[in-house]
Amino acid sequence: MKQFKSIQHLRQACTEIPSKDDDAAQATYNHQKTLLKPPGSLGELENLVAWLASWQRKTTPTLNRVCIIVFAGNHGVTEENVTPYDPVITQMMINQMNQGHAAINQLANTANAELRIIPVHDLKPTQNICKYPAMSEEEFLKAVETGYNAVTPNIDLLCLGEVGIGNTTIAAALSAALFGGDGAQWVSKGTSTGADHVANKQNAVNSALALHKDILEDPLEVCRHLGGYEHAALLGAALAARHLNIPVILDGFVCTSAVAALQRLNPTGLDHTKISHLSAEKGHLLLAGNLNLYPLVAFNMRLGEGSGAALVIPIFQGALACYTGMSRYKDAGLPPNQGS
Ligand SMILES: Cc1cc2ncn([C@H]3O[C@H](COP(=O)(O)O)[C@@H](O)[C@H]3O)c2cc1C
Ligand SMILES: O=C(O)c1cccnc1
Repeated sequence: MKQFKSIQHLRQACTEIPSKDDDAAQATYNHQKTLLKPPGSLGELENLVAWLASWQRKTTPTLNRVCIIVFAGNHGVTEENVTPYDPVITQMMINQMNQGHAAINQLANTANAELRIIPVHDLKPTQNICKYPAMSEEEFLKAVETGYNAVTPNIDLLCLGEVGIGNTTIAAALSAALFGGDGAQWVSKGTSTGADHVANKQNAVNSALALHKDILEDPLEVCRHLGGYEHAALLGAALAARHLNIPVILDGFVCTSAVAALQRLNPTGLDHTKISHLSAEKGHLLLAGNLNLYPLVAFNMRLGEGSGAALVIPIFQGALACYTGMSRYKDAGLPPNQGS
C-alpha cells in the first residue's frame, strides 16, 4: 500500500514520473502502414492505438481489463446553497450504483468494463471552503492514498468518475485557483436549473479564492484548501496510473479539475490521460484549453459518474480491434501498400 508521509513526498511522486515509450508508438504506426487500408484512413483511431501503446509501453496494446473507478465524497460548501440536491443523495447514488441501477452501470456493462465504487473519507464532508481549508494535511494525503491504492497494476485502461453533491462548485474553485479568473468565468449550473444556485456558486468560489489567496501558487495546497475528498482520490488514482503504465480516460469537468494540478507540477503530468467528452459545464472547455487536452466527443452531457469516460471505451475497443484483427496487404496476396 502506497503511503504519502507529507505533501513534499507527494509532490515528488508528481514531479518524478515515467515518460512515454515513443518506440512502442512508432511500432504501431509501422504496423498500421502494412494493414489492408489506405494509409492513415482510420484517422484518429490510429493515433489512439499509438497512444495506448506508448503509455502501456508495449507494441501491441491490450484492453482485456478496462476498469472504471468512481470516487464519492461530500462537501461542506453545500452550506452555501450551491446545489438543489441534499448531500444524502451521494450515499443514495452509491447504493444505486452498487445495485446496478445508475447510468454508469448501464454504460459500464455496454462497454464490458469493470466498475469499482469507492467512498472517500467515509463520505464525511470537507470543511466549507468559504470558511476553512477543505481538508487537513493528513486528511488530504489519506484521500490521495485512497485513490492511489484503488488502482491495481492489472488494469489496461483506467476510466475515472465521481459522485458528490456540490462537487461542480469545487471543480470551478479548483480551476479558478489553478488557472486564474473568478466564479463568473468558471461556474455554470451543475445539476441546478435555477439562477439562484449559479449566483451562490459564483459567490462561493470568489470568497474561497479570497480566503485562500496566500496558497494559490502551490497546486497541491490548492487541492487541499479548495478541493474535495473525491477530487483528491482522483488525483491519486491518475498519479498511480502514471507510475503503473496505465493510460487514463477522464470524465467531465469535475474529473478534469481534480487532476489538473498534476500538469502544473510537471508539464507532461497529464499526457497519459485523455478527456473523454466535453461537459455541458462551460468551465470544462476553458479548463481543457488551459491543459491543452481535447475531448474526444461533445454530447452535451453533464452527469458525472464517469458516464462520458465509459461512453468512449468502445471507441478504443474499435481502434484496437482494427489494429489486431485486420489483414495486411501481404496476407491478402497483394503487394505492399502503394499509398505509403
Ligand atoms: C440524482 C443525481 C445523480 C447524479 N449522478 C451524478 N451526479 C453529479 O451531480 C453532482 C454535482 O452537481 P452539483 O455540483 O450541482 O451538486 C455530483 O454528484 C455529480 O457526480 C448526480 C447528481 C444527482 C442529483
Ligand atoms: O462535467 C461534469 O463532471 C459534471 C457536470 C454536472 C454534474 N456533475 C458532473
